[in-house]
Amino acid sequence: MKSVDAHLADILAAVRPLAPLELELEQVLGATLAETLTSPVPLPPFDNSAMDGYAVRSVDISDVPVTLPVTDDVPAGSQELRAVGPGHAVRIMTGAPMPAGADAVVPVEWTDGGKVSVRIDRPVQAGNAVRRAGEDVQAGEVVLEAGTVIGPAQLGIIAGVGRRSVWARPRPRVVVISTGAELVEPGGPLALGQIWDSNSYTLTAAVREAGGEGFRAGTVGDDPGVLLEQLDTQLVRADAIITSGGVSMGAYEPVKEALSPLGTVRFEKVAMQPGMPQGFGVLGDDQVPIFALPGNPVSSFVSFKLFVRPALDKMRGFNGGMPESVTARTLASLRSPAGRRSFLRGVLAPDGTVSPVRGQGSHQLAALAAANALIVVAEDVTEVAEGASVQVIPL
Ligand SMILES: Nc1nc2c(c(=O)[nH]1)N[C@H]1C(S)=C(S)[C@@H](COP(=O)(O)OP(=O)(O)OC[C@H]3O[C@@H](n4cnc5c(N)ncnc54)[C@H](O)[C@@H]3O)O[C@H]1N2
Ligand code: MOO
Repeated sequence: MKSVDAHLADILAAVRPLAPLELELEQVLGATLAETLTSPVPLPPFDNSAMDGYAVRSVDISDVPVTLPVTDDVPAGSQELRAVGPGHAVRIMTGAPMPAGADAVVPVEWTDGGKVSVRIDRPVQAGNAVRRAGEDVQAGEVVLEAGTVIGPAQLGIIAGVGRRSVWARPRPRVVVISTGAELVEPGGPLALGQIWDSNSYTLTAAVREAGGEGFRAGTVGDDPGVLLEQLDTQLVRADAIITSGGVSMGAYEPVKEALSPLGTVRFEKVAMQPGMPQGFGVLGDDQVPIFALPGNPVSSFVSFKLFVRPALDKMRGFNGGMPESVTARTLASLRSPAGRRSFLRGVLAPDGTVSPVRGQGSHQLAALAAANALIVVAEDVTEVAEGASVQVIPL
């Protein structure tokens, strides 16, 4: 059987980072920045008030209370500024440019709020409540490095330095197709022998969580021809495709039957539990990677974590590798088949202990949903004693 590491290495060798595109602000959330972003201007671009109040010369209010004539009103966005003369005050709003002459702002709460003249009750130091031009960013300064994942705050600084678009690797578009004649859309009635399709929902959500754009293409039955048609339709919008089911040894294995003759997708047994039957390859002129995952719900989920997620990381411009693991102490003894790496479902506690959940079958979706970690047991280990140290992949 092929090792887990060899299978991952084959996948990573076949997958390329997506080419950067010029993405508009509306499209760039979750993308990976592919340029070094600098600010063309200082931010803030001009000295401005941090508070609603009065711009003054601080020397004029060293003895309080003092009443000063109010000579102007400066809302944010104001472009016509008159200087503040000695012994005068200007009413100013948060974000409005500081008028020449003034060196401090007195918050309105420390005054009588007058419009024609103002009584100021507390003195302030020069610079009080003034935000200086360039104190956030100098003109020409780097605000985001290439390789940064663009979240809401990063999107904010892109817009904040005046850019409409940036060069970025887009989120990989991943189409998810589940196969199986027994599958019924959740919400519909079940006849004998049928189950509700859960894998396509889990896998599409896992794609999104991994920074991709997941598209659920729905289910196809057991007909390889129908699957090929569906793949043909979906390939145009896919950077990768995931199928679930139809890859083991049964009489109706549509994924294996449809893809094996193409010669670009290999079906292999990987030395792991769950997730032994795996298909991987590329499709079409654009060599779109396809992950043919096993149908058992826990198997497809674990396969996603081990193989698809690292591939998506690489497509986004990062080093794709095995998921990070931590060391924990198992509160129960563990069993694992010889020659296969096990990924047992467990609950990792804040005190560094881990307990396997009850129900370790590959079909036991509820047990998976109760877990927050995968306990890894190496290929050459068949039993782990209670209290032993184990490696755990947090979910
Ligand atoms: N004779 C053998 N039988 C099996 C082997 C084997 O080596 N020899 N391998 C077993 C292992 S391990 C796995 S894993 C499964 C993989 O089977 P397939 O990938 O062909 O998947 P299916 O047969 O279509 O389904 C398996 C199981 O999962 C349920 N399923 C499928 N799709 C969904 C879905 N979208 N949502 C929820 N549940 C789904 C399906 O009903 C089956 O119960 O093969 C073993 N057999
Ligand atoms: O290897 Mo299968 O994925 O256990 O049920």
